[in-house]
Amino acid sequence: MAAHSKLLAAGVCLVLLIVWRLVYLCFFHPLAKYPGPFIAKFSNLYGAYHAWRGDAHLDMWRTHEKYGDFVRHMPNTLFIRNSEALHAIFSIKPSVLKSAHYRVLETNVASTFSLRGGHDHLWRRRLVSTALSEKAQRGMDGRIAVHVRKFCDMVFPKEAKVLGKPMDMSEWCSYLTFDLMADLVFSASYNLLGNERFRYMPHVIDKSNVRMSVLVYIPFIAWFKYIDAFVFKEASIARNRFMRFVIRAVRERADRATGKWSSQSLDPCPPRNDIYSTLATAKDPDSGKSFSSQEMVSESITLVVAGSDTTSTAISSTFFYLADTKHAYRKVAREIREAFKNKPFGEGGVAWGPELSGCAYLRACVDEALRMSPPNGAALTREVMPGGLKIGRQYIPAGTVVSVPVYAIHHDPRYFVEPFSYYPERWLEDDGTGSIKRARSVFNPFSMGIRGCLGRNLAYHEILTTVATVLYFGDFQFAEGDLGKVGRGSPQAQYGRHRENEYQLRDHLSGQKNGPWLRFRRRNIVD
Ligand code: HEM
Repeated sequence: MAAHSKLLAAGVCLVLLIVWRLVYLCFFHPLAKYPGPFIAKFSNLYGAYHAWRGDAHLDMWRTHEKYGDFVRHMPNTLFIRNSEALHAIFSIKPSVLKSAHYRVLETNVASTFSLRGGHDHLWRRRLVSTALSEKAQRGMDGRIAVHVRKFCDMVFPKEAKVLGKPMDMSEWCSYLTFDLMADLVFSASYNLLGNERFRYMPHVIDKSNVRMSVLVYIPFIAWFKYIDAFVFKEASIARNRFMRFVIRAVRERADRATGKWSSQSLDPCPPRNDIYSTLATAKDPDSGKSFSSQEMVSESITLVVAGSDTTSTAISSTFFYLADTKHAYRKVAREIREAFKNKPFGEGGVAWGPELSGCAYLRACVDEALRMSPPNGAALTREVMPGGLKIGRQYIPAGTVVSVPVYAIHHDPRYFVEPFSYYPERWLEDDGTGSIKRARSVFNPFSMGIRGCLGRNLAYHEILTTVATVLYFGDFQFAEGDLGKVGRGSPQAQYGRHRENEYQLRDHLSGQKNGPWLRFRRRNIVD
């Protein structure tokens, strides 16, 4: 056979193979019977495109609105929007593992967050949960209060009753939570609130996450270094910058523990009791395992990233919704000021205690913000293990990737009346039909089960302390004009971003944000 005939034959074979693959995916694949966007039957590029645009959470909501509870969202991925699926997939004894997508999130060594499951994950999770337990939390509350007071000093004008200049909460809340996590994890004081030197850190995390969120769908881009560097130039630079910073921070923390000092340190302050010290000395009682120095790096990175970004989004969004919802603002401010009447607020540095944890309306305001604009609003994907998974009458075969998109289920009218209205009362006043129970059954901003968030308590302490401290010391309102609209939806924006009362996030692994721009006014406190 002549060379060109061989080439032609090879070409025909290739075309036939591709056609067969497309026919298989469309008609014979186990997920072929489920509806979904046409292009998503054939390629992960559909998901990658929305990850890159930062609207994956909205796209998932839109597709569930269009196709119903079961949506094929990628060739081998099924998203399901109901309570039964949520509890079947995200349970304590799951029939699933984290999907292979999570491998992309590994640095050199796996962490509690990135491991797919099994014993390796369990012993790590036990160690990390000791460092973040209620008991450990008590040692952190005073430190949280100190950072929050500093945040207040930055956003409030010095004199009472003077309206301050507009402040971008997406920036200031990120400085606050980064300072907090650096202190709680490494005892480090990078002082983003106080000076500009390290203020690039939240931005490099955001930029790097744009790339990672796309790689989760099409990991092979990372194999082609030149394409990766070309497509994600800024994100790759940001990631390298972030990695250099954190690796150096962890190394310096380890040095400081052994008494080594350097005037060139990122932060030359002495180590205290911190999450690092608990993790470095912890040993799993069952397996006898402890973290190696490499693992300490990857766990520390996870904690700083998982803990700062998400919490700052939750605080910014609570500020947004309160500034936007007058009745909720008045009610929560009254509750906090009453609770701390005659009790000098935060005297001795600690705001946390029975007064604050008793502020039920404040908690409802925070939960409602977490429902409306969940910091992780897209899909936390899981792979079904051998044996399959039963959801209702549907049998999902092993190997299928499944999830329940968080934003989509948080806006499902079967569980939340008027799901696009910010209404904190829904968490406190049952409408006589079991509405609170229904809402609780699908509320999952921290996910749930064996892979649920380990920093949930810490996050609530940070958010509640911040909002309460701010409202105790003064008031806030949106900036005037266009600045006051930053972060809002707009009727001209794409469908899903058209609601003006909704705080808009760009979902790149976790939610990225702009605004709200707020002006603060210190009040005259007469207890
Ligand atoms: C509002 C703030 C927070 C939100 C909304 C949040 C949300 C989540 C979610 C949804 C997951 C599951 C991720 C997945 O399955 O892919 C998760 C896991 C995790 N979170 Fe958080 N998180 C927050 C704050 C924190 C904080 C403050 C820390 C620690 C300091 C933390 C540490 C972790 C860790 C270690 C995991 C992995 C658990 C495991 O896989 O076993 N998070 N978080």
